[in-house]
Amino acid sequence: MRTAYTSDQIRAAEAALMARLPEGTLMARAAAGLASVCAGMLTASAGKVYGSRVTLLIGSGDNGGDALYAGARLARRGARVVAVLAGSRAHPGGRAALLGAGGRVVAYEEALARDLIIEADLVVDGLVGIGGAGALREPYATLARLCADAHRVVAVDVPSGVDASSGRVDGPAVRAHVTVTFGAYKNGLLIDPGASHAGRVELVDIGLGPYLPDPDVVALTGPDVADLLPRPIEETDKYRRGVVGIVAGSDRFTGAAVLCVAGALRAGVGMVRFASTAEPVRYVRTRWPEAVTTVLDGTEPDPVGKIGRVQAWVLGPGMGTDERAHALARAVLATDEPVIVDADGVTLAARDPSLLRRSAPTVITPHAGELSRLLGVPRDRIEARKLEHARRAAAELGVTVLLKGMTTLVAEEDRPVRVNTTGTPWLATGGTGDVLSGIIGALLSAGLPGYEAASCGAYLHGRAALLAVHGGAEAGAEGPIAALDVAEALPEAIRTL
Ligand SMILES: NC(=O)C1=CN([C@@H]2O[C@H](COP(=O)(O)OP(=O)(O)OC[C@H]3O[C@@H](n4cnc5c(N)ncnc54)[C@H](O)[C@@H]3O)[C@@H](O)[C@H]2O)[C@@H](O)CC1
Ligand SMILES: [K+]
Repeated sequence: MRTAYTSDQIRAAEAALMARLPEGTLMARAAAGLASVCAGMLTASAGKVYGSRVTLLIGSGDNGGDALYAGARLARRGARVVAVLAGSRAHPGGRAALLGAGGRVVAYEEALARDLIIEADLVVDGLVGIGGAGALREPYATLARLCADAHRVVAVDVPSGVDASSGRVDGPAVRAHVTVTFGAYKNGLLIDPGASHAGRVELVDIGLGPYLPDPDVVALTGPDVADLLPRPIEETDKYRRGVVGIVAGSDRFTGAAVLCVAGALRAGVGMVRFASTAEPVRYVRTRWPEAVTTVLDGTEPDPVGKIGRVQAWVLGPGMGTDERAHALARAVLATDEPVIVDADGVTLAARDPSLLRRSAPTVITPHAGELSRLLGVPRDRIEARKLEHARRAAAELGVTVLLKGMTTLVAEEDRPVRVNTTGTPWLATGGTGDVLSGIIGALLSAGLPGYEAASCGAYLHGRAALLAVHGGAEAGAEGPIAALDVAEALPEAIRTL
């Protein structure tokens, strides 16, 4: 499991560790780790450190200090190092170390900075780290923009302009090829848009481990998901593996039903009971003979009873938002089984908040627009502060929230937010959400709690998509995918966890 923290948590841990060490020890450790990654990159791109050109962008805080000390190490190995000072002040010890090692220091001037950035084999972003607050001020903002023309950029601790605690980016921010982060991951390195500015993240151990509190954000890895996933044992029968009831589709939206069932079946459910109006039932029966189907015409006094016993429900994809759908949603949410509420189900819940007041576990899977309707908060506010709003929705609604987006977040009260690290932009295609809700329904029916089902479901969904994009391989050339390809790649995604 990859754990991440807010700036305040990191600062508190650093203070506790620093109190036990001679002054400057942590910065020396940080700079040594940074210099070693930089040297590796220079060797890879320029062939050697000696004679290579390194430009340091230096802010007035300790982030700049790290970069200056690392620059001094590179200068001692023969690199031609120039530091551009963005502020009137620069870390005095770091500055002296760089000058002592034969590096140069220049004051910011735009044309000069541009040349130094473009000509460098490596640009080191030491503008701001966890001390950054709000949008970058000038000339930091201009320097961050100029980095777009650099050959290679290494960000120190956090790409400047990215909020370390949330991943927010207000205005220009450095886009790094590699981020060298110290002591522990910061939330902003895992959550977009920050995550996509960070490039590859290299963690340098500075001894912070024992002083870190419970993480604020975590990311599951393949082995974590492998451990959490229920696997059938010899005595398992289909009922014990989990029966999921899928209430999805309508005469207008038959595809959502087929895709949702696909997700559940390929994620390894024991059995699917599918219920809908006549058309989607016909499509599901044709495509998935494995599913047991029930036609609901909307006149049943007890639709849930007619469907039969299940261990969990998927409610919503393509079901519509009319009176009939509302009554059906009410009936499913009145049961004592876990329910994952998706798509039209979320829209119904936004209109009638009483639907989500239930004691059994509930997972909702909104995107920012749907969450905006649920919380009554503008969509752009949610998109700018996803972490905060996913948490708030979980607390206010008393449910597990899977907030979809460039990075998918799973929030539940009193738990660290789980951020999903799998996936590909190719997933932004119609119907993939229906597959995801089927997967989560399958995992819920197998007995996983909502928090685990949602986060493992998102992981598998993203991993399956990646495999599909690469034609079944882990990496390589990419090609487009359709939602059903994602479902079909699930068994391989699980096999190769
Ligand atoms: N505290 C520690 O024990 C360690 C800290 N280290 C480094 O120290 C960094 C934190 O250092 P600081 O607390 O000095 O903070 P930073 O260096 O991250 O940033 C603070 C400086 O940036 C300026 N600043 C803040 N927001 C700005 C904005 N939006 N636009 C322009 N300027 C802005 C501030 O005025 C201040 O001068 C870490 O990210 C890490 O790189 C490492 O050396 C490891 C050990
Ligand atoms: K930085």
